[in-house]
Amino acid sequence: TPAPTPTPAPSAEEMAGKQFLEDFTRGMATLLNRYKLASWAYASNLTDHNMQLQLQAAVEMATYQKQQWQQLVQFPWRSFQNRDTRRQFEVIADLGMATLPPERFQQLGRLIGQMQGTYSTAKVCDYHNRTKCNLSLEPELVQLLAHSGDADELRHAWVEWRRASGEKVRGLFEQYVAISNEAAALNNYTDLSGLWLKAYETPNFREELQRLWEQMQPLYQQLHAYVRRHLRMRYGDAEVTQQGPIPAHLLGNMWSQTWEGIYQFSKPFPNAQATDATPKMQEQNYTPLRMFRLAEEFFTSLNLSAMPRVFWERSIIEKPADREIVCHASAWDFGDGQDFRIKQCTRVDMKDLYVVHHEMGHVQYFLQYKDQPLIFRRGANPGFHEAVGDVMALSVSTPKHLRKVGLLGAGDASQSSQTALNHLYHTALQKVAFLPFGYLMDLWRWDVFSGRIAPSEYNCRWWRLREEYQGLEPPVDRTEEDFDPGAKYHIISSVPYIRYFVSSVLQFQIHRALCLEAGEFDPNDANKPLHNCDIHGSVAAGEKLKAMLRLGNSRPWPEALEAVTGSRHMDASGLLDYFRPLKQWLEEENQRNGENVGWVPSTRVCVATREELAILRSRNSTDSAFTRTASTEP
Ligand SMILES: C[C@H](N[C@H](C(=O)O)[C@@H]1CCCN1C(=O)[C@@H](N)CC(=O)O)C(=O)N1CCC[C@H]1C(=O)O
Ligand SMILES: [Zn+2]
Repeated sequence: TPAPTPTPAPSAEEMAGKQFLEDFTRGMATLLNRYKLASWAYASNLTDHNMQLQLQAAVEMATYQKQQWQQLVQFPWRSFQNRDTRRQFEVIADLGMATLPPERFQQLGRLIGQMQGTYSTAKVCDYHNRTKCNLSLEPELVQLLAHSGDADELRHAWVEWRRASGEKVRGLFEQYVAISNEAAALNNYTDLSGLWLKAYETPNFREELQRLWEQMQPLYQQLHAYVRRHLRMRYGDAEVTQQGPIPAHLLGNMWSQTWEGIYQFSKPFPNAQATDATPKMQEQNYTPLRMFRLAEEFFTSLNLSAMPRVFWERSIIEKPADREIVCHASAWDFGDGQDFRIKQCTRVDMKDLYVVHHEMGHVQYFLQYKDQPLIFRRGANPGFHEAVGDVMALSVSTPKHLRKVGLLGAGDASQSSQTALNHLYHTALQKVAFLPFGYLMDLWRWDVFSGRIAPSEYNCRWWRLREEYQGLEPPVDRTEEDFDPGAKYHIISSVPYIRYFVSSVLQFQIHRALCLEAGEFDPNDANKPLHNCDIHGSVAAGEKLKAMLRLGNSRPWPEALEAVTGSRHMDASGLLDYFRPLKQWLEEENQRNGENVGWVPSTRVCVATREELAILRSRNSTDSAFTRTASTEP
């Protein structure tokens, strides 16, 4: 047999390139750790002083990256033999915001810091007691949206939150877009959307996403029709029309992005068991710490890593009483391979038990790839990072598992099929309701970055997308003096969002593969449906997942997906298989009730100014023909 052709010895340039990567990584590790610590200090104590220190650390790191970049571009890295060396160069080739001149970079950092500060400290007055004006988003407004049940109070909270957050940052956001696009151009992208999509390394990625959405849209529309009927029954025809979009303030969530808040009064079988762990959690005096320990135990039962001691010492898992912090939950990797934390203003309910698993999924990924070169310590693509915790939560949320951990009663075996449908519906309110929101967030932003959506139409184009994809309408008319996208954390923090849509698809593919591995799901055994699968304790499933997590983004994501599922493609079949029994039930139920699936155009209007709106309303209030039929065109 012929001797294997030896790979040619790496050239002197490639050796120098490898050395450059080691030097760059060593320098970055120190500056990254310092930047993360300063960012944590600001996010966990929102003072101008701390924002200044964070900015300083960010500029130091960016200056170093920019200076190293001059050397980087000298290397002919595309022709290097070693695949890891070549890929590391490829990953850092576009430096992102660090290519900006330092003062522009600093300006960008300050804009984002200010928008985060406004968002995180915004306060709203109580609907019933207008002198009480200290309601924060978390926990007050989040709890109100989920539990109020009073349409007027909900409308008040919805409108006032947007006045106190989004409206205040419209100008800052416009400046943020301009500077971010400058940075994209310095990386040879036409606008920021190109830089953001590079992380997916997928040609025609946007077409792929549209195809996935179209596969899942029928399921969403069935859920939408069913929910609209139950909201109409609860709030009346004046609030919820028969065939129109659903008013956004009634869905139990400030952004209408997940609808688990309306589960109790809309579940398919009211007399069967509700699959909500909240009552038992509160009955048993659960604490945030116990929620975190419960999540950690799920990971260790799969032979994945426990949280390190420093995690328990330095995480913030309850809202402090003595200072303003960024309450929006987040997971942190401090870049030194040892320091990992979560910051979460945890509430004791099932919704936050899901968030605990979501955040701990990020930390598990950090732990599994911590021995990769620094440049590879990322998700296979950002969607993978968002999927890890959610895959665990799919098992935790099953009635079977909740009973196992004492968070659900035994239930009546004769009602098991109704309970199963109640559980499927509960999961759909979180996972299916989310799909159009997870998709449209960056549909709007990509068009803003490209200029297809001009600042003068930011808000009315947002509401066109909200109507087209989610079948929602605002509870009151809107104008371009409002800036509703700015009322959502990721928009003002410059965090891309399509990762959550990608995760919604991937997590069901991964869940299905792990359930097969754990012997918890068998497509040919009606007694082992996918929605009843709980992989808890399956070391075999854990090993499969670990093999993927340890890769970080050292290999193209189709290879990471293949390691777990055997497939190299994202596809909606995992999600559609999971919800098949529910879709069938919803179709029959909507048919039985004569519900129209889909929606007619909204009668809410979106115009340029509040003055124009007042004129429109006054003119039309005399013209009785004007019910709510004005077009939504600006
Ligand atoms: C509650 C959750 N917070 C994010 C997350 O955990 O993704 C935070 C804020 C933005 C990024 N982030 C991180 O923690 C990153 N450091 C993770 C990483 O390392 O990539 C969140 O925003 N979610 C959960 C589901 C939908 C979405 C929402 O609530 O709209
Ligand atoms: Zn996440």
